[in-house]
Amino acid sequence: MSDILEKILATKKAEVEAGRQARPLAQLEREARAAPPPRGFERALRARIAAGHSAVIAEFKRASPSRGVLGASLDPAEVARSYERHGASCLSVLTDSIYFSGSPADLIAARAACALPVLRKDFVVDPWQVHEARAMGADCILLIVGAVDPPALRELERLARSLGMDVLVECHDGDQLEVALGLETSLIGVNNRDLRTFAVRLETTLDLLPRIPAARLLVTESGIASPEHVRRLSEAGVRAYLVGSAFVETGDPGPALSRLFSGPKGGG
Ligand SMILES: O=C(O)c1ccccc1NCC(=O)[C@H](O)[C@H](O)COP(=O)(O)O
Repeated sequence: MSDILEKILATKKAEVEAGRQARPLAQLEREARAAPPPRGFERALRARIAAGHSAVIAEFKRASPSRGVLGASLDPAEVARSYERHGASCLSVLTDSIYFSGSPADLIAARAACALPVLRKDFVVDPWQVHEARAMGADCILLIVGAVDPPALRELERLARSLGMDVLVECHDGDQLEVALGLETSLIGVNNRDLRTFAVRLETTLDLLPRIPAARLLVTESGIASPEHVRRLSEAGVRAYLVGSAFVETGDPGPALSRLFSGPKGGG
């Protein structure tokens, strides 16, 4: 079995060591203080849901380990504006370069082009990356339970919140969900994709949904590609969605968002 997650995490640790040399923490802290204030990621999701709609976190994703090239020449600013026009509540931007062909520059350009809060989608394993996320203007970071042990997750979460960012904690099974619920954040991501095998099952969300307390907000992630998928998840009570490939692979991501979420609880 190919274990891409292990490979990605090893790459991240090396990148952090190199990053620390190039941009010491004191410099990053200064940059983070000068960054535009956080926009309220969770607040935007909850406002859309309170208005009776699904909340969509629309992802800017040029490529991925499971799908290869999806939209290498997409312009992050244009896509961000289009997502905003077509009803996205928030953006997610991949900032990993080696495996996803993304970059911090993509996040900076996307955020500057719209008023939506932005998730830094990356593999955060070290406090240095949390400061880096805020320095590039991120409003929320992703923490993956399968990537970091629980004490380190708590430390990374505390740091992110102290910098004013929200945290989306991602799990993939019942044991990981217990760890996720041990954090303070309300935003519980359930990734339908097994990051070790790439298998995608929407049942991952449907199985874990009843175990998530009402005060928390489940965000279903990955593999949502048809109105039928949205209908199944919505009927089960899912209100927040993170979608990337199904939008960017069309070459015109904003209208693809409208088409996917055009049902009664659609995001638009
Ligand atoms: O997308 C991948 O192939 C992938 C492989 C290994 C680790 C993470 C990966 N994706 C990150 C994500 O969680 C997705 O980009 C996100 O949930 C959107 O998924 P999709 O709508 O299926 O593009």
